Amino acid sequence: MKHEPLLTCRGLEAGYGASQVLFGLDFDVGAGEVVALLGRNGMGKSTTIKTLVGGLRAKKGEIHFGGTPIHGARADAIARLGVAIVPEGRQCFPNLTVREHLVAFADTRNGRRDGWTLDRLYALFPRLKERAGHTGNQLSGGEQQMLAIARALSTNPRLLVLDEATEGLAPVIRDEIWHCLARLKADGQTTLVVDKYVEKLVQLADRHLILERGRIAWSGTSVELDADRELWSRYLGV
Ligand SMILES: Nc1ncnc2c1ncn2[C@@H]1O[C@H](COP(=O)(O)OP(=O)(O)OP(=O)(O)O)[C@@H](O)[C@H]1O
Repeated sequence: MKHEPLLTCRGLEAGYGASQVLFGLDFDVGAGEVVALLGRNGMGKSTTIKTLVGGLRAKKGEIHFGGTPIHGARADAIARLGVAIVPEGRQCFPNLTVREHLVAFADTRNGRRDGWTLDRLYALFPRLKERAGHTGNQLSGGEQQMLAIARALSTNPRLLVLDEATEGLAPVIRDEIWHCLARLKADGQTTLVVDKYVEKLVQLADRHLILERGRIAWSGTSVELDADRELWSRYLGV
């Protein structure tokens, strides 16, 4: 299927002060696609995501989302356009209940009438329904991660961005998260995902971008990545 790009990134350069981290990234994410951003530690994955969501200003280059230029836009404006991030480290509010997290940010920004209601979020994450009255600081790491994903979905994002969403979780919880991401994909959710579990990403994602020192060293489909284990050892250390 040919996807219209929802997100386009051209010549993107970014960094911290004098230290440049991204050196001219070109990539697209099509509507309905799941794209994985891969690479060893420190290659610029989180920096790419921070720049996309407005947490870090691009030094050069252009980012368009749904045709709107967002390089230079503020994080809240980018969120309102329909980009939701599940950040590294979950960042739940310790004193808000699960239910409060899910209603406080709810939005219908993509205009879909079949969007994420509280009931649909609870159906996707039954554990959150069981914990509806618990506060953020009473949740396990896995529950906090599910809540972070559910909270992002409650805004009905056009693009869901996940940064290391399975980091530090028990294997059984990780599998629940992968299962949930597969369901979201089947539902047509456009997703950009950073994670280190390449085996899982090959099953989930449509396409992959491999970052090497702030440049895209390789891009291709899951079939291509699965077939070329040389890439795995050269760029991913697996
Ligand atoms: N806030 C910061 N200030 C200065 N340098 C930073 C900052 N955050 C990251 N860096 C540097 O930018 C480079 C890219 O880091 P980035 O976090 O984007 O990598 P990554 O591919 O996401 O790796 P990881 O999996 O370790 O998070 C690294 O050299 C890192 O040390």
